[in-house]
Amino acid sequence: MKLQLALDLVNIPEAIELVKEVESYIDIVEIGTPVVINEGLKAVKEMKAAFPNLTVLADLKIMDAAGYEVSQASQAGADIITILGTAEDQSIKGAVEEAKKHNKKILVDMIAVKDIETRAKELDELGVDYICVHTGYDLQAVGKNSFEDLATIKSVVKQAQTAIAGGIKQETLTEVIKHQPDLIIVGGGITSKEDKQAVAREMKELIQLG
Ligand SMILES: O=C([C@H](O)CO)[C@H](O)[C@H](O)COP(=O)(O)O
Repeated sequence: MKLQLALDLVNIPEAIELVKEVESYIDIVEIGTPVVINEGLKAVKEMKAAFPNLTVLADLKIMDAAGYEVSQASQAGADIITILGTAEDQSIKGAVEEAKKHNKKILVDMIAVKDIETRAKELDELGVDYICVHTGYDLQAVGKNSFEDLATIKSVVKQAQTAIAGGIKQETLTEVIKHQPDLIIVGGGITSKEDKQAVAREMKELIQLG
């Protein structure tokens, strides 16, 4: 199980400072959608330049023009690029094909997918690298989480790695670990804390205990 730090509510210098604090405890750093909207793919480029050995995920949440957007993010230095599970199969195929050309990976975000089981099976067959269940900020605000959805995708996915995102905190990490996803994505659970390094370290230790 790997730990991904999601950076959503920061600018580029703040993102780089934050990663300096927790670099030893994370496997992947995510340039979150709000950061890409505010700063563009420059944020991915600068993060990769600052931490060449760290895997960088660009959370583009692609919906269309997938091949083109994956190619742009790849050229900016992203190692993993996200596309939405609700995108057309043609877009998913375009993303997978383009990512392969650049030796990059595709993570599918299942946010707002209604039939998680059926779509996860289809996406797995389309050859994506990760399938990620995700409770976005707007549903976190009304008390939802993705633990059941994680169990669902774990039961049907054969080839892709599984991931979970959305409101995961130290207090809920043990529940997440029980389901053994390949990737655990944490944003505010680390970034909103006073001592980010201590929280990241404790989360990493729990994950390693598995
Ligand atoms: O993808 C995300 C969200 O849609 C905003 O872009 C977050 O990165 C993801 O939810 C993880 O962040 P937390 O929910 O704060 O853990």
